[in-house]
Amino acid sequence: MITWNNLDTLASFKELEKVERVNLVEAMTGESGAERVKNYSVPMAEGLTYNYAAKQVDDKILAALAKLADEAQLAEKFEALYNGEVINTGEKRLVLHHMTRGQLGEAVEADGVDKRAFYTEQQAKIADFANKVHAGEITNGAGEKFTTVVQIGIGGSDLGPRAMYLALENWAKKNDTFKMEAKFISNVDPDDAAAVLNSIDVAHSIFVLVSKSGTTLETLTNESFVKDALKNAGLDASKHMIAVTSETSPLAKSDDYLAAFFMDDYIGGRYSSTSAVGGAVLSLAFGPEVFAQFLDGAAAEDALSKNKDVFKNPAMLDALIGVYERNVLGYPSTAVLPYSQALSRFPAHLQQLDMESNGKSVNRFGEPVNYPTGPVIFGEPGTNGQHSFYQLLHQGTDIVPLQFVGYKNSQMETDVVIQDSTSQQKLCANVAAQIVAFACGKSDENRNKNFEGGRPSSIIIGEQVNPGSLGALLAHFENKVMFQGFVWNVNSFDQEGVQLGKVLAKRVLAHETEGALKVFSDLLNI
Ligand SMILES: O=P(O)(O)OC[C@H]1O[C@](O)(CO)[C@@H](O)[C@@H]1O
Repeated sequence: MITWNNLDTLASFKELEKVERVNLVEAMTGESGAERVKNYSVPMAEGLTYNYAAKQVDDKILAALAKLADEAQLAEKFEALYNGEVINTGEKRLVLHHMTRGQLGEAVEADGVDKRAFYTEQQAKIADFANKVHAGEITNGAGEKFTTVVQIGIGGSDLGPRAMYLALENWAKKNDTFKMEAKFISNVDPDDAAAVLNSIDVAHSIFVLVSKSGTTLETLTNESFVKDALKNAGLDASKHMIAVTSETSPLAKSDDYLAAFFMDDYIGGRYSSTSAVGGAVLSLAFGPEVFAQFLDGAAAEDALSKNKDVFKNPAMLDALIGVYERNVLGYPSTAVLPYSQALSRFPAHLQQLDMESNGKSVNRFGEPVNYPTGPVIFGEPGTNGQHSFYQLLHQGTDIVPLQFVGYKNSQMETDVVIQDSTSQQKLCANVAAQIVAFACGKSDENRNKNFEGGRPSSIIIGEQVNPGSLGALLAHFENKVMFQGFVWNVNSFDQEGVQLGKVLAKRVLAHETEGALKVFSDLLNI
């Protein structure tokens, strides 16, 4: 039987707190460091590897973390989730995003339908639609082919799909699977929509309106903005727009769209990249086969996440080490640092995934928790970050645990040899150097030049960013966040914290303000 308990009530957590801390400088220096790099490593799916040699853990701490995983019933809770229990207690919903890419457990029926069949049916419809667009069977009003796809959406209806598109754009060009350029409009700032519209040929563009709820102010405003532009160009908006939404949303039954594809309330926005939300834009941009490879990569990583043995379950291990850093070592933030330009928006996606999921101060029963939960997440691709905020990471007063991601090969395979090394080798040399510099430091009599070291990091290493490895990487982080939510006993699948600001903004626009809100409204000329 599953029991949901707060972290600080677990005996294994109390034991974990008592285990002697690791001196990372000593552990990572010399032969012991070399051994750790060889041994503290777990295979992931699609040729990825999770290496935690430079984390502040040793065999004793890892054994204590394994006990914590058992006592917190992490594997059992994941099993309950994918078998259709109401894990999202706040909204009384199932949590089924894994089902968009495979069948991990039993068939799940909800709202009178087989959910796996529903998701695959939507995928098939999207694939058919995308193929017809590419073949010129679905065209604009003048019978001409669409050349550009523009996604209109925000939060989970933007960040994941945008990050995935950017991750695969150059790979698809190199591998001859690039079908259409994609653009994204998210911000209600009129300059966002205006700039995108100025950069495209509207007459040959197909717009994907993405909103699960169908009520998001920014998205509906941007839809009107785009419809206006289409009208001004003498075009019929309904011949240029498709919708991705839930069947219960106000958008679902509208005639304003060329086609509509569905996800449902059991897929949170930030977990929706593998649903119709990511499926529509990615299938149009790269073709349905590429999207299917991406799903297969995610499914393979999900399968690993079922493993009860934490040392064979990279997402669970990553989650537990993160909990140790947050709740025992007291580190308040985590940086995600992909050494890959393709992953330029991946940290932004992880920000929403992690912080909207686990930025909670009550448990899943609505009672306050007495321990820190989700960390602040930020990041930038390396080496750009090195020339920006790494100063603080190396010598600042806070210790920030780091999650590096690096690949042996570039996507475009166009490179140059300067001073005996390629750019790709320089990129990889930097990530290796950073891990050791952060962990081991370097003493110097000049305090200003002294590096304390002891700054923990992990790295996920892969061959190349491609559809399969990207799917695996995405699923790894989704499952990591889920496991951490289980450990903290929070509901990772609602987001009540975003509501208050929305309500107040509506009041400002209706001129129903007083006090500070009124003065700020006046200052901003609303
Ligand atoms: O897809 P929708 O319903 O427009 O929601 C967009 C985003 O808004 C949020 O609800 C937060 O405001 C996110 O969780 C979600 O990803």
